[in-house]
Amino acid sequence: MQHPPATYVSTRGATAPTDFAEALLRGMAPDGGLYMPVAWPSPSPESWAPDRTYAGMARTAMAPFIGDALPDGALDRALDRLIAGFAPPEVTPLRRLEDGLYLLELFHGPTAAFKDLAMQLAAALSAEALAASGERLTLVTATSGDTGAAAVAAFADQPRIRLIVLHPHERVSPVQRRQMTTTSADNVLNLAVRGDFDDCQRLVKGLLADESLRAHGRFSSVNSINWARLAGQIPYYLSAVSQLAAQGDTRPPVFVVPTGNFGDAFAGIAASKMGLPIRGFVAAVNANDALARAINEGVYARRAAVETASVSMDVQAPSNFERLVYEASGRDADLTRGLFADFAREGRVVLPDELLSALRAEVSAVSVDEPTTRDQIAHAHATWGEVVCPHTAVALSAARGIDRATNPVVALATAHPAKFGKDVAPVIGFDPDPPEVIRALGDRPERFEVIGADAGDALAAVRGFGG
Ligand SMILES: N[C@@H](CCOP(=O)(O)O)C(=O)O
Repeated sequence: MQHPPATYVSTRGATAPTDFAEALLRGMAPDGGLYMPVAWPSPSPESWAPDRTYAGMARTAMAPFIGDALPDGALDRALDRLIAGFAPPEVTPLRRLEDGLYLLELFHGPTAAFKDLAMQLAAALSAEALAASGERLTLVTATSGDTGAAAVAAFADQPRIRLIVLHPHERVSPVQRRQMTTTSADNVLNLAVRGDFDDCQRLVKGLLADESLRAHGRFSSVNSINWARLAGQIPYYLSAVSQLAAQGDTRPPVFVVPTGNFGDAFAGIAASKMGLPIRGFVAAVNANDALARAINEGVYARRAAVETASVSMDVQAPSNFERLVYEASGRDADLTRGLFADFAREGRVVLPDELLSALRAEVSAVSVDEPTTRDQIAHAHATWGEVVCPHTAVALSAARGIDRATNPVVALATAHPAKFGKDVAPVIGFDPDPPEVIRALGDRPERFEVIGADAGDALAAVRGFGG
């Protein structure tokens, strides 16, 4: 079925409206903002029906965002590829832990983290868009561990595409690093940046804005700054609501989302804007609490990221906070542009009262410290027999603090614990059993280049890779 066109605008209001293919292949809007759909699609209530397959639900969620921008059948082909990489029939199984408390397992894909769900789709949809236009694409992507691994798995050896991944040097887990650096694909370059994730994301945004690179073809990103990447995370919220209903609970759930760059939580908010019955969202962060301070204290302020066991969430300038501000302000591009320009300049902005109330209506936020995270890993094992990763433990800790009398609570289990054995094993007394996708890494040699957290270093490395 062909859909009507879908149009995208920038959160900063100074970019011409465009379609899905252009938003996908640009990643970030030319005015420095993030693409947003001009309106939220509202699928009919019947299309949320609980007996649907993951592919069916993903089609419902994503087709209106793609509109007529890709060749016929592109989304179906992308979904076939996605489903083939996941073993469980539900793709993202929902497990009941105790009365009113559920875990949504998102780690059954090729790199054992939730990023696979959107990354596999982004890779297939990019291939469709490039085949249609005949262009080549360089992707530059920042990672605190899981995004980079999923991107390498999805884009390795893909024709017309080069992938450059920037990870913070010695600040990702050994498994995450090896998932990126043991690839033998010639179209992948791994850069280990002497800095933190926020440095990597800053360098990526700088590269995307560098017009001199465009002479070498298109540049985009598969971070969740790219709308297509973020949209691929919407379907599992449908899947969770559908599985809850199948387990006899039709009450709108509260989702607790382990949060770094805020893409996953914003995907949930998008599902709710599209009419999925959801009670609310809690963003659970670790000691890197810029988002929680913004929501709870009304001041969005940058601090250097500290190292935690939940490394993928060591983010202090979550990119998708910009989308939240845009949406909560009633899509006020002037306010959004001013606020993020001030933040870039000063590293600190006080959120206006009206905006703050609107932000709080969308999401609440909780920061969980390291001892509590360890206690939660122990509790999950002792009480439910579940071995959970530190990110999932952060979410579970926040989830257990929520009253479940009127609404069920679903915590997102974002990664397999074996990716973080160093932090999980000392708490539970044994190494989590790795799935085959991790076992298969074996002792293959690693390839990566160490660079400074400097725009000149990043540009030189990209040029050296042929860009
Ligand atoms: N947690 C991420 C950080 C990047 O987030 P994304 O939403 O932009 O992909 C990681 O594991 O790299």
